[in-house]
Amino acid sequence: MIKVVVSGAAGRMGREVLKAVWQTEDLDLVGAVDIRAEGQDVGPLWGAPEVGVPLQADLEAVLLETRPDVMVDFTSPAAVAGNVKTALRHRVRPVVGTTGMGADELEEIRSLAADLKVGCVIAPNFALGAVLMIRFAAEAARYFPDVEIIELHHDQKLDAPSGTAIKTAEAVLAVRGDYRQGFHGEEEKIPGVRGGRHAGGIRIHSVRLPGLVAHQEVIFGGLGQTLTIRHDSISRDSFMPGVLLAVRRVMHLEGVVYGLENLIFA
Ligand SMILES: NC(=O)C1=CN([C@@H]2O[C@H](COP(=O)(O)OP(=O)(O)OC[C@H]3O[C@@H](n4cnc5c(N)ncnc54)[C@H](OP(=O)(O)O)[C@@H]3O)[C@@H](O)[C@H]2O)C=CC1
Ligand SMILES: O=C(O)C1=N[C@H](C(=O)O)C[C@H](O)C1
Repeated sequence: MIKVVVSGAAGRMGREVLKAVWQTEDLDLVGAVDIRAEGQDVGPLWGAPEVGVPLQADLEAVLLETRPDVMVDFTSPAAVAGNVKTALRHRVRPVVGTTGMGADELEEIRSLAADLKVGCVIAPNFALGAVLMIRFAAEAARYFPDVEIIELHHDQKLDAPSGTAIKTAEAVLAVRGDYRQGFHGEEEKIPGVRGGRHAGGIRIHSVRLPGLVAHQEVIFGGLGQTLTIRHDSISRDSFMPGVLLAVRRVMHLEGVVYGLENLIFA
């Protein structure tokens, strides 16, 4: 059995992860951490009766008490790096879905995990369809270097652009290199109307609305044609097979794997 602690357990993703871990035979839900609603049993969070696992606020105390193999983190951009470093120092393997981490924080975590020889998976998107969307976008960029990204999410999302959009831009840039896109004499009559520019010049547009879950269009333009690659997560259980895959695979890793594609396609 793989012993799992869920961090951010009371959140939208945390509740799905609790349920998925609880329902999976080879995984043992041993702890749940969240700064919300300390003390309550986690079962009612996903509509189950009491399961005997309380929500606790102090991650380090939970790690010391439960000695898990893996910590799954879906918290916030402000909390994630600290949580991951705490887990690594306790030799607990992080599986991280939280987005919005800075590049310097990611580098620090890479070197800490490598030094300690502890496995860690960080994936901006755990949905198989999203991983394929990014792969197909990289393939399309070989023939259509002109591209813009529109990502659409629920209106409670803290970070913009999404981690998925950044990962998509990075994948396209790795293919098209320093290609310069578009007409550079344009004027924005409303500031920001042309979206944000990722390094390398790819424009990303972030839409936030109630009713949305997680969606993205990658639109390529060429001579007399466009190509659109779109992915929709219409519910959060879309992320669970990827999370469970990462929990099992991280047990056999040393250091950081960044991106689910490295577990699926490698
Ligand atoms: N990689 C992927 O496939 C996916 C990634 N995500 C990412 O996951 C993250 C969480 O998303 P979502 O579940 O919607 O967000 P929520 O705000 O619903 O959940 C986050 C939870 O973490 C809690 N929290 C905040 N800080 C801490 C901390 N230091 N320790 C423990 N708990 C903490 C929050 O409490 P409070 O509200 O009181 O702050 C909240 O209950 C986001 O970064 C999102 O982008 C989401 C979906 C898929
Ligand atoms: O906040 C979300 O909901 C999501 N966040 C991730 C991101 O920023 O890419 C993954 C998915 O898009 C859902």
